[in-house]
Amino acid sequence: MPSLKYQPGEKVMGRWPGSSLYYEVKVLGFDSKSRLYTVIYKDGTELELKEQDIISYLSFQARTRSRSNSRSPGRRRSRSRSPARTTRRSSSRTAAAASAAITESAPSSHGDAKLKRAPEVKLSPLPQEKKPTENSSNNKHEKKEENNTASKEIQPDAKAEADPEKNLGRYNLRRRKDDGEAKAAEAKTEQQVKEAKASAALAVTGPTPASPRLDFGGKIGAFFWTLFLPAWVLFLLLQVNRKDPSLANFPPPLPPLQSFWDPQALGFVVLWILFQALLYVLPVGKLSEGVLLRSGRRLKYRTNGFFAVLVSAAVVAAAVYQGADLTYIHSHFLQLTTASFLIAMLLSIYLYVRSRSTSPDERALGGNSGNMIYDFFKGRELNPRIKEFDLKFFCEMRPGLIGWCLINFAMALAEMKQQKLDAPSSSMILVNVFQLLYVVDGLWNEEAILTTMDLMHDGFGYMLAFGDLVWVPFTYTLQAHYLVSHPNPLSLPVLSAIVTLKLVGFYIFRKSNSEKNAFRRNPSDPSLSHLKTIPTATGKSLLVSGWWGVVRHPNYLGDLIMALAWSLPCGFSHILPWFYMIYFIILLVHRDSRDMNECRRKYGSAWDEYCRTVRYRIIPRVY
Ligand SMILES: NC(=O)C1=CN([C@@H]2O[C@H](COP(=O)(O)OP(=O)(O)OC[C@H]3O[C@@H](n4cnc5c(N)ncnc54)[C@H](OP(=O)(O)O)[C@@H]3O)[C@@H](O)[C@H]2O)C=CC1
Ligand SMILES: CC(C)=CCC[C@@H](C)[C@H]1CC=C2C3=C(CC[C@@]21C)[C@@]1(C)CC[C@H](O)C(C)(C)[C@@H]1CC3
Repeated sequence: MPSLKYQPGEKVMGRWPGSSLYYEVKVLGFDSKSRLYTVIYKDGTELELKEQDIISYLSFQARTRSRSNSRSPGRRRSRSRSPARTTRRSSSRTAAAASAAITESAPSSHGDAKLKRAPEVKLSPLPQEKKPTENSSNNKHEKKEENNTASKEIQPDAKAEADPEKNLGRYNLRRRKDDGEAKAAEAKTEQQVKEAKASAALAVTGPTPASPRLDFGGKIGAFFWTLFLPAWVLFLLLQVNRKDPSLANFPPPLPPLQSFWDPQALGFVVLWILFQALLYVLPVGKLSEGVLLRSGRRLKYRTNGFFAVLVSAAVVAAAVYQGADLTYIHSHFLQLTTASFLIAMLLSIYLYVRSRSTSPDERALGGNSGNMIYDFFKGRELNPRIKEFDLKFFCEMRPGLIGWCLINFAMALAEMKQQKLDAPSSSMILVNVFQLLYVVDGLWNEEAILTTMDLMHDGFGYMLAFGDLVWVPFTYTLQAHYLVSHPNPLSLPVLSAIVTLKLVGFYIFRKSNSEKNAFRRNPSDPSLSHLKTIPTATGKSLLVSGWWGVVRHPNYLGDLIMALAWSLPCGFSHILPWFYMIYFIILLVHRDSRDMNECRRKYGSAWDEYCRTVRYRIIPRVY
């Protein structure tokens, strides 16, 4: 092949189709008919690439080096000519991916060099930052050049991303090694890839991370949600004790102002939070490592949630035994909610204020729009900590979650009192046991929370503070709350059917979550060797059979089935106890689409292939 630009066996950098990422690949051959090179990635993935998507290894290195050596930061940003630049688009997301490409390729081949290289990739073009630099005429030229590049090279890519079928048609993705080999290779590279990603993320954000795009309706949306969510909680709580709770009762007649406030209620809430904080800091249980951060650090988390729920249960039982009247929670629900809201609000203000003095690599990508209200709502700091005390992790897993079970239990006592029963009704028992199982399971598997979206990506601001401290304990308890004054006796067959449904949902939820966790922790786990996978250029694979071959989010499916089983004991007389189900569908559909976007960005056409193979998102053959 004398006229070929790249020879078989040559090590080059190949662009991952549908993305801006370049990885080290080896040329295997060239098809003169299709004019495509066959290349192989380090994880064994073979692809056919166009010449324009390949760059020689040496010039790739030279270009990244020259950018870091010879230019001032301002100029580097706009004039660098790395391969990443060839795929520059006018969105920060693309600029981020382009920057990521350089560092993601580097660590796999250069090991230790990865963190040293991170600052280098900050130099990649960030089109959204068009700040004037020292030479204005140069700038004009650079701007023009960027635009030209964009129109020449960006549009085909944008199309490919919008149309995965086309993207796949253009490139032929196939596995070279058998699954076992690929999994073993993946196990080896997983650590490197994680570290590369952290370096890449650092590069992506640069010194001042800018939000990629605004979720939740942007600035106006954030303002709306900040006011609407507490108003909605109030509406639900004013409805739940009514004889005929209905959405049609809007606006509700407001109770006198003093019924919202009770200093004693505030005292109880503060005491509960302090008690949970004490259990959290006790040196009991495992110290688990979180994901690698942009700063290159890994945080440690005390995962003793199961211990916390056991001690809490024992303390509550002892208090009841000593004569404490837990029905206070039912009779002072509004005051307790107001107190929790006040704490959530103060916490959010504190979080916002302290985020102003945190270093940029401690900030979340999503909460730095520059708009005060949006950033306050979404949260700017990723892992706010007071010494070793992680505020986000603590709030998400402890006071609200364990408080949810405490409130449910109090509702069971309130039901007995109000309806003069010797024992809680069967509906109340079902709701209590089902939700207790859910919470205890979450705390038992507490380590798994460290890889959820909230912990990895979302900043800690009003949304999560309010969600954790008000929304979860005071709205997730609506079914039990409703049953206090709306009895719904269940026949044995109905009860059995609901229990079966709950168990089915729980089985799907737990099995699918565990399957993915086990696979992510050890891809060559022998117990998973029967599963089919799709390799991706990041070194990670995607499960394509087993639970993750049924739908793309089997864990959401299980969670939704459980939600159904939580509402069914309340019957169909009113919509109010179905609120959780309705809200949860909206939350998970939105979460699924956020995750889809993130995975498409991370995995490019491998993700598209996964989506083609596993066609439904949450419910087989429906959605
Ligand atoms: N009760 C409640 O209020 C709520 C409960 N939840 C529950 O919390 C749990 C966690 O949910 P969430 O954090 O949203 O997301 P998931 O646990 O579903 O995690 C999604 C991630 O899994 C990985 N992944 C996706 N597809 C595959 C595949 N085929 N093979 C291997 N890995 C794959 C990807 O990450 P990567 O490839 O980077 O590993 C993806 O980003 C769920 O069970 C959910 O139901 C969530 C929200 C609220
Ligand atoms: C409307 C509003 C303010 C929403 C905020 C969303 C939060 C309430 C939820 C986001 C993700 C959550 C998770 C759980 C609780 C609800 C929030 C905080 C969770 C801790 C419940 C228990 C599960 O077992 C879980 C650990 C999987 C789960 C993780 C996500």
